[in-house]
Amino acid sequence: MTAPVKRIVIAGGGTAGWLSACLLASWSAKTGRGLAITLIEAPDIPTIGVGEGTWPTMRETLAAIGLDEAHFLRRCDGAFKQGSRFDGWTTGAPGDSYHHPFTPPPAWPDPAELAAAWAASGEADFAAAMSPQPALCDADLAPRQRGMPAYAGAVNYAYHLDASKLAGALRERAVEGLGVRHVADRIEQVEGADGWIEALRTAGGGRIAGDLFLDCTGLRALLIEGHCKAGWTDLSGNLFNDRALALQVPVDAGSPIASHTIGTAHEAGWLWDIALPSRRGIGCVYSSRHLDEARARAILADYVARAVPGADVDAAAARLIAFPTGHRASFWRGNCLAVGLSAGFVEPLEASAIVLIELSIRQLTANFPASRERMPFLAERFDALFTLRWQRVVEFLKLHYVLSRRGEPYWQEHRDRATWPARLGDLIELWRDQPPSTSDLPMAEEMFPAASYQYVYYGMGGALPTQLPPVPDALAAQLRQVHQKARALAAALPTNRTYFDALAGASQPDPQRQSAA
Ligand SMILES: Cc1cc2nc3c(=O)[nH]c(=O)nc-3n(C[C@H](O)[C@H](O)[C@H](O)COP(=O)(O)OP(=O)(O)OC[C@H]3O[C@@H](n4cnc5c(N)ncnc54)[C@H](O)[C@@H]3O)c2cc1C
Repeated sequence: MTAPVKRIVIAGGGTAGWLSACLLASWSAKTGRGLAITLIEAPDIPTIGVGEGTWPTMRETLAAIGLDEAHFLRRCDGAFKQGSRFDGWTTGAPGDSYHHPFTPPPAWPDPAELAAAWAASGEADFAAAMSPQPALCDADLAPRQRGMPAYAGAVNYAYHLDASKLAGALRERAVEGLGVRHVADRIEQVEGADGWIEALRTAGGGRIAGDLFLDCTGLRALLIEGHCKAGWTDLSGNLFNDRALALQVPVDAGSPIASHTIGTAHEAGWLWDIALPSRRGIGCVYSSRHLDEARARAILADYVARAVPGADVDAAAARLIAFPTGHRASFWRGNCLAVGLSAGFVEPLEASAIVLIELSIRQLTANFPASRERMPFLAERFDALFTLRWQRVVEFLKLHYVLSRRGEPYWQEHRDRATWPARLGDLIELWRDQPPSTSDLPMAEEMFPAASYQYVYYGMGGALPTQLPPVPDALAAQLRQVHQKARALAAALPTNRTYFDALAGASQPDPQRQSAA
């Protein structure tokens, strides 16, 4: 019988490394797998230090690894995210804005009737007609009351957080609560042949052998590329942005906390604005082919001056991050799986990176190799699934650009069909006859649901089908209830500021760092 896979070695201790460690260790404890997990992290190589918006999946993830939600929010300077608001993407004119909320439209089998009901509703904004969440976001309200059970919401939600604090919180949980061994040392050499890995050698003289290796070394991709030569699929022809300037702006006590990410388009990219209780994380994403760094800094400074009046921030101090656009041609080679930035990266427009870490570990645990012999088959399956997922991410992000009517050269180039993923052009033509639907997204493992496509497509003025069916009375009634529900929720939910001020003052020291789970 071949040796079972027991020794997991994780290279890298950013969000990808520590999240993977926590998820694998809790899964091992739950299933009695008896995995021995070691994480090696170079103390002198910093993490990327950004990545502040998650998906709602993070609630399930944090619950699974046994982190108490209130502790997590305090420890990570966290806040709630209920979706995104996109400003200036369609025309750039004043008032050009739409929401992509996490709460989907009313469940209704025929999307054409849904589109017809919106057209008949008289509501200009598709998202506001379909979900109470844009109204809650506009009023800076929390998605839950403090008395509700942890991780439960009145509406669907995710988190905004401080990325470096998240890695710290996960490290504490992994090491103190889940038995993960932490080695603070730099990996200098990879031992193995033919793309397989036997052990990692560190600067401090350590040799850490393993059965399965996770490459979480970020953009360096030390194992998957440096040793396994997995190759690269370049996507910069679809998505042009390759730089980000990131800074943090302290906010006054008592100031409102937005619970959506604000993405504001500019002449050659966009700005993110993420509100935490103590600060805003603001960044300018741009294409270096279309904009030079000095102009990007000026755009960022101008935004900060408008968004946080009186902020004493020098935009020149913003940190410049260069990033590639694409993913590994193969995510799993031999006994090495790439997770996080080592697997790939595209601009953070819909915050799709951390969720891909969660999904990678879910796929790994659902198909865990019993032995090395099983790995080639499972690797092939993993590669096929994640290649599809990356394709879908690119298609969905590109949708945000191709519908724009902005006139700058960057936006015009995005409208050139030669830069579109092949399937997207066909879909946009199809959506003149029928709305975006699950038929366009038939796989069980899709990244974005049809609702997300509807929010973005109609939010940016995408054409309704020329022939719309009659609106069923029951659906019209459901849409009327959306507004009633928004009013009822608005009356019952606290503002984010009230929620987080109360949470900060609630109990010192923290009541219970880990849940009973
Ligand atoms: C501008 C920007 C904005 C982003 N915004 C979002 C967002 O809103 N939402 C989202 O989901 N994602 C976002 N991301 C992506 C997100 O930041 C990453 O997916 C996430 O932080 C995971 O990074 P990582 O752990 O793979 O890499 P890193 O954070 O770079 O960590 C790499 C680790 O590897 C270690 N390491 C490297 N070399 C060695 C070595 N030789 N020996 C030992 N250890 C080594 C380092 O010490 C470090 O611990 C954003 C990314 C960028 C660039």
